[in-house]
Amino acid sequence: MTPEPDFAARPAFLRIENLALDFPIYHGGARSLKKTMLSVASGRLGPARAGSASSGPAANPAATSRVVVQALRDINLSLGPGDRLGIVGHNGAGKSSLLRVMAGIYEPVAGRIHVNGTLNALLDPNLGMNMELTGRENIVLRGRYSALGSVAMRQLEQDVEDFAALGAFLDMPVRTYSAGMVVRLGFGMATAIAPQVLLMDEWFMAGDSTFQGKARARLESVVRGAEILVLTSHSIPVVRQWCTRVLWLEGGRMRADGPADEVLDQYTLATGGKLPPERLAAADPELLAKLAG
Ligand SMILES: Nc1ncnc2c1ncn2[C@@H]1O[C@H](COP(=O)(O)OP(=O)(O)OP(=O)(O)O)[C@@H](O)[C@H]1O
Repeated sequence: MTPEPDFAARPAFLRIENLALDFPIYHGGARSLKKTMLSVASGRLGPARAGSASSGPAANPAATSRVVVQALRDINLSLGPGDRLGIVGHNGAGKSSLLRVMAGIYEPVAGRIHVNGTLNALLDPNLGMNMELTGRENIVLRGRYSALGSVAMRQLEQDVEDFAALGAFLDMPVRTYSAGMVVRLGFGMATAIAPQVLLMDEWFMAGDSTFQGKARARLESVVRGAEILVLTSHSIPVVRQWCTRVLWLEGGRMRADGPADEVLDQYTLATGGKLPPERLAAADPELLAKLAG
């Protein structure tokens, strides 16, 4: 991996104030049926306000209707060095949207987001990969994007080459790779540069089992090196293992934000799950009684 920069002089932070995010949807749009149905069910799908700031791109003249999904509302967060935040919630709660707002991929319609420090978003190993270029050219492109000098660039190239183990394919266009090879290259590149603020989607951990073993050590090293981690996941054990603090989203709003064990216990019980024995012993009796009643 490339040498880690000296972060001490510039501690990282991530602050979000009163953030809101909308998705305008045009008739015949390409979003998935699953997400549309979830939005309708959660009451977050409504008619667009004419001329509103959230109206997005110019209306399609062929469209007969337009609605806005209120994906996130009233999000307030302040993260500093040492914070390891897990974001949990049901399908459509807003987890991925919040992660993408933090990464600067989605623009909020209200509120502010301040990030101090270098940021890397591990959302999709193929993100930003040019399929027409060779693996090696993609690595160089990534290094240039991160403004690496020539020594660091060579280290990056060697590091990804060793990790991805693509052999002669490294100098072939990525479009000729198998799906697994693309993931190896994408993962190798995305985890080669250690950021101060690391945003990670659980999908990023997916992969075949041989790859997962090798990738895990590498991922753990990047996570350990980050000052701030934000992880979205459906897996409570994964969040318990990696996170010290948890934000529970419901219908695009913050339902709870606090120490990981406490919020995960509340989330598990409220969603009909069972606590592991060690947590059952530690759980708040009042909360248990309330939920049992
Ligand atoms: N590209 C999009 N266009 C329109 N609406 C969207 C889009 N992406 C997400 N949404 C809507 O925003 C809301 C939040 O979705 P998001 O994907 O952030 O939820 P999530 O908690 O990550 O869900 P999941 O666990 O199913 O991945 C949902 O109502 C969803 O329908």
